[in-house]
Amino acid sequence: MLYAHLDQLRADADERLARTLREVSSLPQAMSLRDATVAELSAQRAQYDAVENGLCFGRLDFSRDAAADTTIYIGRMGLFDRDNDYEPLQLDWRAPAARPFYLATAASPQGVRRRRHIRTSMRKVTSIDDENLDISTTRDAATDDGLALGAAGETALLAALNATRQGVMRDIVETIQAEQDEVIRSALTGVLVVQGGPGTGKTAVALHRAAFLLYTHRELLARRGVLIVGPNATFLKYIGQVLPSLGETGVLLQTVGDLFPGVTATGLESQEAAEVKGRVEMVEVLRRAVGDRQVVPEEPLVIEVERVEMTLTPAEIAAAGDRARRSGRLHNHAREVFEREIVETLTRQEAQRLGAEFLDACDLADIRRELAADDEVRAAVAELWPTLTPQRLLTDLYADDDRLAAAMPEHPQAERALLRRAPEQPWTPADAPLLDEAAELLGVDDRAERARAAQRQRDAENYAQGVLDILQLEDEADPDILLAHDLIDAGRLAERQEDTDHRTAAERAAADRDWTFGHVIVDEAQELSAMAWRVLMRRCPARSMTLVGDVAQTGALAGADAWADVLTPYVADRWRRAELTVNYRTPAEIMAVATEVLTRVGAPVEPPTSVRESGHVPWSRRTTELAAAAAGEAARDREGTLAVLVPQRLADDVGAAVLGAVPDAAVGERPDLESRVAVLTVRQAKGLEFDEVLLVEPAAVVAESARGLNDLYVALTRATQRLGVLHTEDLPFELGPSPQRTVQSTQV
Ligand SMILES: Nc1ncnc2c1ncn2[C@@H]1O[C@H](COP(=O)(O)OP(=O)(O)OP(=O)(O)O)[C@@H](O)[C@H]1O
Repeated sequence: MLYAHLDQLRADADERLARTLREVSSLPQAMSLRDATVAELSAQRAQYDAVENGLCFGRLDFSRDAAADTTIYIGRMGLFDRDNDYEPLQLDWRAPAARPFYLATAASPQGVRRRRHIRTSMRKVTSIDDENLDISTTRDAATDDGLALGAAGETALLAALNATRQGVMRDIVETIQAEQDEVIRSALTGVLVVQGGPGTGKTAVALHRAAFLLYTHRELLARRGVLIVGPNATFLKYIGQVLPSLGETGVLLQTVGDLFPGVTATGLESQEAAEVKGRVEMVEVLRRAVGDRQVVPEEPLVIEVERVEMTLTPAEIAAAGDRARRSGRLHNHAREVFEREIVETLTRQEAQRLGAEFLDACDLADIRRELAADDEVRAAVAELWPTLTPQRLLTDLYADDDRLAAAMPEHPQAERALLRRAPEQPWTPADAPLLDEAAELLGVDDRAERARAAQRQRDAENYAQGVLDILQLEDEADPDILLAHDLIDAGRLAERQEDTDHRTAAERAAADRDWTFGHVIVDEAQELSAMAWRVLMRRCPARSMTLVGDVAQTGALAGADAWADVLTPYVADRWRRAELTVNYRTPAEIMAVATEVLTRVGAPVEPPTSVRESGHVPWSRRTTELAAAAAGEAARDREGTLAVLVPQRLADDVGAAVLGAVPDAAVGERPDLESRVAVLTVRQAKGLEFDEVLLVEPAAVVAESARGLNDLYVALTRATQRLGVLHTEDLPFELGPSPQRTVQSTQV
C-alpha cells in the first residue's frame, strides 16, 4: 500500500516534469521560473528514489486506552492518503509523533503497546521483530533496565552493526538509540557539543541532526543553509551519500581547506607548520604583515610628472598613512584616503611652483584631477599602499624572510622558517583560515565590480527605454489607448527582467565569504585550530552550532584538548554538552586494547562501552619484513573491507608492496574507499571504519607525533570485526588474552 502511494507520487512528479519541460517562452523571467520548477521537481524525484529501499521500517501499535488507539507506520518519508483527507499513512522518522519509536521502553512505554521493526529488501519484507512494551502482559518492569531497546530492537541493531561495510556510510534511521535521539532532536539554537568516544555514532548523529533540523526548520534553513565541516575530502565522500538518502540536499559539505571561497587548499605541510598557522596569535601576525605593506621609505621619493620632478618626503608619506589609518577603514578601503592625501600634498607643491596667488579653486581642482590621473603618481601610490588580495598578502609573506621577520618579531627563527614557502606551492588547509582572516583585515577592493554593476544597470535601463519607445511609436496615434509608458518606467521594466538567483542556499554560500549559515555542524571538531574556529564563528554569528568530536582522538597539534578552551572566547559558558557512551563499531575484544591506550592519553573522557563482541581475538606478529608481511595479509581471500594502517614513514613502502599483491588496492593521498583493501595513514583513516584493520608498527605511529598516543587510539578503534598487528619494535600496548564477556546483549 505504501509503495503504491510512492509510485503515484513518482508518476505525478514525472508528469509535471515532462509538462514543465515542454513549456517554451521567449520571456527570460518565464524561462527562469521554468528552470526553478524543473530543479524542484527533479529534487523531489531524487528524494523518492532515495527512499525506495527501506521506505518503511517501523510500526507502532498504541495501547487501547491511549489517546491514539491506532497503528502508525514509520519510514524514510511521510506519506498521506489523498483520497481520504490527507490522513497520514506513514510518518517521516523526524516527525514528533514518530519519537516513541526510538524512545519508548517497557519502563516508559509512552502509550506504545507494540513496536515492530520491519526489514525489507527491495519491496519484500524479509523479517519482522516485535517488542511487546505492554508490561502488564509481559515481563516484570523490574527486569527492564530502562535502556533504549528490548530484545527485538537489538536484533535489528545487531544486524545493522554486523553487516559488512561498503566504503560509504549508511543511515541509521531504523535503529537510532535513545541517547542519540536526544542529540538529533535537540533545539536548533545555541552551541551543542557532543562528546563521544570512537564508534559512538557521532558522525551518524551529526548527519541525522542536519536532516532533522532541515525537516523541522525548513524555511529558515533552506534560506540560510546548513554547513557541515569534516576533516578531509575522503571523509566527505564517505559521508556524502548519507544525506541524499535521508532526502536532504540543501547542505554544504566542506573541509577547513574549502572555507575560503575560490581556493581549494589541498597542499601538504608538516604538522608543526600547521600548528603555528593555527594559533590565534596569527591574527596579530597578519595585522603586522598588512601594516608592513603600508610603506614609508627612508629616502624622499621623487616622482616625475609631465617632466617636472616632484618630491614626497618620508614625513609627508607617513602623515598620509596616519590619516588613512585613522579613517578606521580596512587596508584596501583606506587606500582611497591615502591616495587623496598624497594627491593633496602634490597639489600643494604644484600650486607653490606655479605661484599659489594666481590660482583659484577651479585651477586647483584641475591640478588635483590631473595629478590623480597621472600614471607616475598612481604607480607611486600603488607601491606605497598597494591594493592587496588575501592571496597576495600571504604569498608575499611566506616567500620573504624579511617580511616574516617583520610580521613575527617575537617568534623564534625556527617557527618563522616553518612558514617559509615558494610562491608557486599550493595552499594547505591551514592557510584557508589565514586567507579568510586576511580578507577581514584587508577588505575587498570592489570599486571595479561596483562600477561594472552600475554600467550593467544603465545598459539594461537604456535597453528597456528603447523597448518602451518602440511600443509608444506603434500606438502614438490614438491618445485614448493606454500605453506601456503610462504603466511602467524603464527602471522598473529593467528590474523585472533581471534574472532571480535560483541557486540553492548551499551553492550560493559556497561562493560567498560573507554568507552566514542558519546552522553549522562540525565533525571531528577536536581537530580544528583556533584560527579555523574564528572563520566558523564568523560564518555563524547566531551561534547555532553542533560540534561533535572526541578530545581523546585529537591528532592535529593545533587541535583541542578540552571543549571549554575552544568555546569560552566565543560563548563563555553558554554551551550545552551531550555525551554518547556506547560504541557501536569496535567489538569488546578490540576495545579492551584501545582502553588501555586511552588511559595513557590522559584525556578527561570515559571509554565508551562496546555494544557487542565479534568473537575474534586481536592478534600480533613480530617481523622485520613489515611491507612483505602486510602484502601477504592483504592478499588473503576475505569478505569485507581491510584497512592497512601505517605510520607516515612506512606509507610508501607498505603501499607499494600491497599494491603489488592486490592491484586494485587504494593507496596514496586520495584513496578510493570503494576498494576492498586500502593502505592509509592514521590521519587519513580518521572517522572511517573497516571490517578488518591491520596495524603496522604501532610504536612508529606513537613516535611520529606529539599526539602519537591519540593517533594510536584512533587506529585501534577503526575495525568493526578484526584487528591484527605487525611490528618490528616492541608493542606500545598489551594484546592480552580474549577479554571476558564484559557486555551482555541486554545492556545495549
Ligand atoms: N543507532 C545505530 N544503529 C546502527 N548503527 C549505528 C548506530 N549508531 C552508530 N552506528 C554505526 O556505528 C558506526 C560508528 O558510527 P560513527 O562513525 O558515526 O561513529 P563516530 O562516533 O563518529 O566514530 P569516530 O569517533 O571513530 O569517528 C557506524 O557504522 C554507524 O553506522
